[in-house]
Amino acid sequence: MAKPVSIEVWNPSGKYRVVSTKPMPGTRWINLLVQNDVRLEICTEKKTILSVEDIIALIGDKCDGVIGQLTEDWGEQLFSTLSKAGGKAFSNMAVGYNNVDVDAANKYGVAVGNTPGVLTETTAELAASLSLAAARRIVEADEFMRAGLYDGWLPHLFVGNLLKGQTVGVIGAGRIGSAYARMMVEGFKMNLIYYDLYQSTRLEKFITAYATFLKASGETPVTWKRAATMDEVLQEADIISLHPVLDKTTYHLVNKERLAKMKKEAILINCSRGPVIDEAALVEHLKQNPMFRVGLDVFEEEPYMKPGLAELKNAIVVPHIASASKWTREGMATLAALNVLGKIKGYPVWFDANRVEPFLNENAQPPAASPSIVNAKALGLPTSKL
Ligand SMILES: NC(=O)c1ccc[n+]([C@@H]2O[C@H](COP(=O)([O-])OP(=O)(O)OC[C@H]3O[C@@H](n4cnc5c(N)ncnc54)[C@H](O)[C@@H]3O)[C@@H](O)[C@H]2O)c1
Ligand SMILES: O=C(O)[C@H](O)CO
Repeated sequence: MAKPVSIEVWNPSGKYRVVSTKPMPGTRWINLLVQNDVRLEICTEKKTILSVEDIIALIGDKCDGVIGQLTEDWGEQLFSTLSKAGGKAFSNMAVGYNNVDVDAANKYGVAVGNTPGVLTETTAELAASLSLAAARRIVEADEFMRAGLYDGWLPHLFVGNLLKGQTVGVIGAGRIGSAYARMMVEGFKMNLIYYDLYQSTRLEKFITAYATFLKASGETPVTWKRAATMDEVLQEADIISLHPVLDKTTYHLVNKERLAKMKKEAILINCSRGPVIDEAALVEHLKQNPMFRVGLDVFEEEPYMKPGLAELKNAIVVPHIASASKWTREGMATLAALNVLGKIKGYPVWFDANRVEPFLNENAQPPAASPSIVNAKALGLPTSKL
């Protein structure tokens, strides 16, 4: 990073030094840190993705904690640097933390935070938006209209798919996958087939209750099925949305062979992580199957797209904006700041990282705890309900 580094400083005389590698939305996160004796330094460099060297320069000689971004490579080098500077805490401003080497963090005794829950509905809504946009060919139709090509209503113009009564498939029915499934089942009366390593009992109960309601109203009840294999989902579903974590087991989960198992007119949505799909294989599949459509929020090598993808009419692409609602992004900033603050202050870790609402209430002081530390067990950190 070119020196001098561009930094915005809050509360210069604060006892603890915390660095945020990016400006983040809202002011609550800043106020909470400042009120707790933190000198906060926010990197305001224009460069979008900071390198490891950039972040080493930001950490400097004394740093108690860092709030970082999913675009950064948090591994051995950064955790050893942070530890040497006296740092004990790092938080990603994201729920996914595949950019973080948690084993390296454990080695240096650094707590790693993430921001679950606050982005569940916002991310599921973007997946639902992409599903609808792909099913009804909204982007193509918008381009057609702006190009001045519309010269009157026609029976065949931009005919798409009706969702009602079709089957939605979810791979990874955790927080976001389940929220998306509920939206598609309740909103559009789709049937669900899902695959996850664990049973999603709450989701199943919700759909069963909704089916009972529909039946009692004289409507066709919706159905659900937990698939024994992922291939079952690929073969049966009309729309498939990917919501697993990215790890070794989910890298290229959707590859050439699996794409071939999907229906020719299926829709594939990815709001998880780019490498869950073999993107080069996807481009080939889209070329060979013009009725197959995708909605992508994430890419294998962000910020780039694989050659050919941008030219394909049957692909909708948006720049990793699934969690981009004001409330969610401000909440993510708050959770990330409180993860770092909690560790610096020696607070325990919150008892249930899925229930972070108490930290998000603007009108109340947050609990004296770190909302979500992923390596709490490995570091032997105390947990408390408070
Ligand atoms: N595009 C975005 O902006 C955006 C926003 C939020 C989250 N995400 C991504 O979404 C992911 C999921 O977030 P979440 O809050 O729902 O997490 P979660 O932990 O609640 O859900 C992940 C689910 O994936 C399942 N899973 C893990 N390995 C699997 C496998 N091999 N096959 C099938 N399922 C598997 C888990 O059992 C779990 O139920 C995050 O890790 C992140 O990478 C992306
Ligand atoms: O993992 C996450 O949280 C997203 O990718 C950004 O919101």
